[in-house]
Amino acid sequence: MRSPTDPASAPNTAGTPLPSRDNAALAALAPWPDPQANKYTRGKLSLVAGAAAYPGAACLAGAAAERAGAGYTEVFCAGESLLAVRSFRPSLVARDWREWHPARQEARCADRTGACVIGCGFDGDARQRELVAETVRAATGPVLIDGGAIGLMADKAGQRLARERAERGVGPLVLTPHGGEAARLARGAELEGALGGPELAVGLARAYRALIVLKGPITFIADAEGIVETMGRGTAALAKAGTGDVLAGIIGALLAQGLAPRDAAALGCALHAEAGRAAAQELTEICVSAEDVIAALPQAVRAIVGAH
Ligand SMILES: NC(=O)C1=CN([C@@H]2O[C@H](COP(=O)(O)OP(=O)(O)OC[C@H]3O[C@@H](n4cnc5c(N)ncnc54)[C@H](OP(=O)(O)O)[C@@H]3O)[C@@H](O)[C@H]2O)[C@@H](O)CC1
Ligand SMILES: Nc1ncnc2c1ncn2[C@@H]1O[C@H](COP(=O)(O)OP(=O)(O)O)[C@@H](O)[C@H]1O
Repeated sequence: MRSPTDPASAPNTAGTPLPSRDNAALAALAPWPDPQANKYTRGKLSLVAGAAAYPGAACLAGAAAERAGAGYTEVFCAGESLLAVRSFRPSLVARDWREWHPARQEARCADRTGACVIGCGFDGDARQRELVAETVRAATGPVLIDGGAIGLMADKAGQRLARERAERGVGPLVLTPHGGEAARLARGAELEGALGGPELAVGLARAYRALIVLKGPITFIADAEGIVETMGRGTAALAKAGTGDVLAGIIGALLAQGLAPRDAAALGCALHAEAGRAAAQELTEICVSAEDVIAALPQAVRAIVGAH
């Protein structure tokens, strides 16, 4: 795993946000492929997503992950969603989520980088609860929890699962809540007080022992040490259904390519915001949809990371 590029020299225990990283700092993180790369060495993303009611979330996260550089993106989804995922993007390897066995998966790929994103398009049934618990327990690589899986972690049992994982010292956990999901996580952990953005992000990071990406017009990235980074370069064009699934796919792909969690979150949020702005420039803030954000990712890569 790459070492974290930390703009702070000391932990910021008060949770006061640090300035956003500039393009030069972000460009240094870019996962350009090695000339000898193959699809497996470039990072395998296992995306567990897409209940029968929400195949679109799996499609969006999977397509975004491919655009963000993952070498092999496998989508484990409900049987009813398989056709939608395959038809949306044939390069995605779509499997029934009954085939998702995180412990076996990790053992097969011990010498490769990889990551798991779980929850885009979950709607919270008992099977999905089991998938989340099994993944948090057994996956040894980085795990990003998004969408409906966040609600499944938002109670004492979920908090215990997350903390036990942190104590075992296996792969890191990243949670990417929007405001509503963050409120659920706070209630689940019985966090008290009407906390504002950065304080809430740090409170959740400590309660769940995870990196928190608290999304909104300004996004706060916080860890349990109390270090907070901000991302405010987005646009209201991003306030459309599915753009959070796109962000989960991007950050998941960067984790799968070996970036440390805070670096993956900082670069991922910057690329997402920049892609939103590029799409809005072409299509207006009114017309942009989540698919357009994915399509604009190459422009965002050029603007932030430059050519290789
Ligand atoms: N194409 C697809 O397949 C798509 C599938 N998707 C998938 O759908 C699943 C459900 O996800 P979801 O976000 O739509 O609903 P949910 O988690 O129930 O929360 C909504 C409630 O929270 C509140 N709220 C407060 N602050 C908020 C904020 N800043 N941003 C948003 N909400 C905020 C607000 O409550 P209110 O303030 O109205 O009381 C609101 O009613 C999930 O798995 C996701 O991946 C979507 O990604 C869309 C595209
Ligand atoms: N007004 C805004 N300005 C900038 N970014 C925004 C704004 N509204 C939403 N976003 C961004 O769009 C994304 C929305 O995520 P989320 O609410 O999880 O969407 P969904 O669940 O529909 O996929 C987040 O990355 C958030 O930061």
